[in-house]
Amino acid sequence: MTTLTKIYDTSLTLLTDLYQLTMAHGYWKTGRAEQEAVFHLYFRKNPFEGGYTIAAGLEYALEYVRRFQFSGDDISYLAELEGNDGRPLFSPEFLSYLNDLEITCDLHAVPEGTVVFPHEPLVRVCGPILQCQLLETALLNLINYQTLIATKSARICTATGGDPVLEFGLRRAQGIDGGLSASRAAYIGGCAATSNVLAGKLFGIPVKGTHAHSWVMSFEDELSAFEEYAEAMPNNCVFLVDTYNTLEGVRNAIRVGIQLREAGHKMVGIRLDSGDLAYLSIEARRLLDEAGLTEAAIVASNDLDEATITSLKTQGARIAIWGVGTRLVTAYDQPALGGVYKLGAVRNENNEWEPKLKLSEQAIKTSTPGILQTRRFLNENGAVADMIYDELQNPLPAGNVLIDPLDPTRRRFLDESLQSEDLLIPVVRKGEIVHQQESLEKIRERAQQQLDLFHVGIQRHLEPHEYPVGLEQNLYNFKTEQILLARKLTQS
Ligand SMILES: Nc1ncnc2c1ncn2[C@@H]1O[C@H](COP(=O)(O)OP(=O)(O)OP(=O)(O)O)[C@@H](O)[C@H]1O
Ligand SMILES: O=P(O)(O)OC[C@H]1O[C@H](OP(=O)(O)OP(=O)(O)O)[C@H](O)[C@@H]1O
Ligand SMILES: O=C(O)c1cccnc1
Ligand SMILES: [Mg+2]
Repeated sequence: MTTLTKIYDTSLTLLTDLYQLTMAHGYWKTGRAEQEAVFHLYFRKNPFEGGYTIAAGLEYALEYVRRFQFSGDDISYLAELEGNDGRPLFSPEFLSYLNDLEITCDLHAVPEGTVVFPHEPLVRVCGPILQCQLLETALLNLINYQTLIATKSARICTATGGDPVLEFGLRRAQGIDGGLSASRAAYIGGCAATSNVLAGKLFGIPVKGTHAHSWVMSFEDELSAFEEYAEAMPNNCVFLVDTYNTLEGVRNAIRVGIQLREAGHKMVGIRLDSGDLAYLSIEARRLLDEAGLTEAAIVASNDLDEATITSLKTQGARIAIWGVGTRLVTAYDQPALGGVYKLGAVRNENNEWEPKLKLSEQAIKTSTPGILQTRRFLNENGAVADMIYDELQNPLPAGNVLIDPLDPTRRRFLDESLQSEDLLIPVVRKGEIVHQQESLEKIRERAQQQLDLFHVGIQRHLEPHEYPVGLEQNLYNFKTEQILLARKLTQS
């Protein structure tokens, strides 16, 4: 059983914006419901001022497509909706059409864990325009958030330099699904475990945890609290040492650590949750080592993110395990990925594909027309550049030059000896899922392997290296022509 079904047994088909349904009504009424169209889901800027993005959420999206079907309840609800004149918003004939509607679209997508860049399609939907439109909102909802959190997680894991990161975010997450999908995406991005037990059960993510201040506060003194905890959980002791005086707390933990060792157990470590984490971890490490508890790990938490972790690392903090909650699962410094879903082409009455373009005053917001694919070029050291091309352009793709759509003087020539691969792969054919469900473990490994393909500069947090992504020459020329044409039309 896949994820959405495990969590929601209700129909999710209405997880959409009303305007998708009113447009659907319009397409149906004007006889255009079956007109074939292509949409691309992409974002325009890497989140967190970063140099890359990790795609995630596809499994949810595919399951949404698989389950797509208006239930009797859904139809009854829609039948109750009224327009501004108090009459039914949707006609009974249209509702009967929806009742029988089955998704027959083709979807292409980049596998979860793939490193992607602005303007590259993460998903491409091709099929009757009414259906494509009905999928828009849910696809964006399911992919934007997990992609954002997988990326945040990867940034945090890069900052720890390979030390394990425990995701502690559930209490601060955006509701139930925010918590669950954050845990899933954080694991994809590289977190080692979560404190979220339901996420552990549903997704097979390792679960880990320590104890809270309340445990210590509920006893007369800290030493008794640690002793009682050790008595109850001798195989899971990470003592939170900062309830009163942190270094005194470390000494109490050491006393219990020695008792545990004498009883044939091992204290796993201590946790610091306030104060100067650099100073305190260095002092705590010294005390633990002097007591011979060299294997006891120091866990730190308290509003950590990639910036504080990087700073703590440069200060020589002796933290081995990082607990990160709020700033990870809320993507604190950028709470949304601006993924969009834009029409690329429609089939006209002559059965020919007609590329479509959305103009904008801001060049970055002008969409790219066509049926788009991304080709990644690689040499023996890894990825060198990505080319966005239009599968309608002939030859396919032409030439060996990449053109930056925002600055056409920025071009890159691609050596003929480079290898290449196309990022979008078929995942749904005529409404049937053809993508084998992948284990979270495999997706997580892919994210790591993918990051290793790129110049490490893309992982830099400050002014990251800009990986070259450009348009194929024919596509660039075509897009420019279309923009000029549209501008002339809009001026007349
Ligand atoms: N040495 C350090 N360098 C940089 N940032 C640090 C360092 N030590 C702690 N921090 C971060 O500074 C912030 C300290 O938070 P805050 O000012 O609320 O103090 P606190 O230690 O949590 O105090 P309280 O006792 O009230 O919990 C946290 O985000 C923490 O991760
Ligand atoms: O700081 P985060 O990255 O969100 O990690 C999770 C936090 O949750 C817990 O305490 P909580 O925040 O509930 O209480 P506290 O602030 O008093 O420690 C824990 O002690 C961490 O501090
Ligand atoms: O296990 C922990 O230490 C934990 C869990 C959730 C939030 N903060 C800490
Ligand atoms: Mg806190």
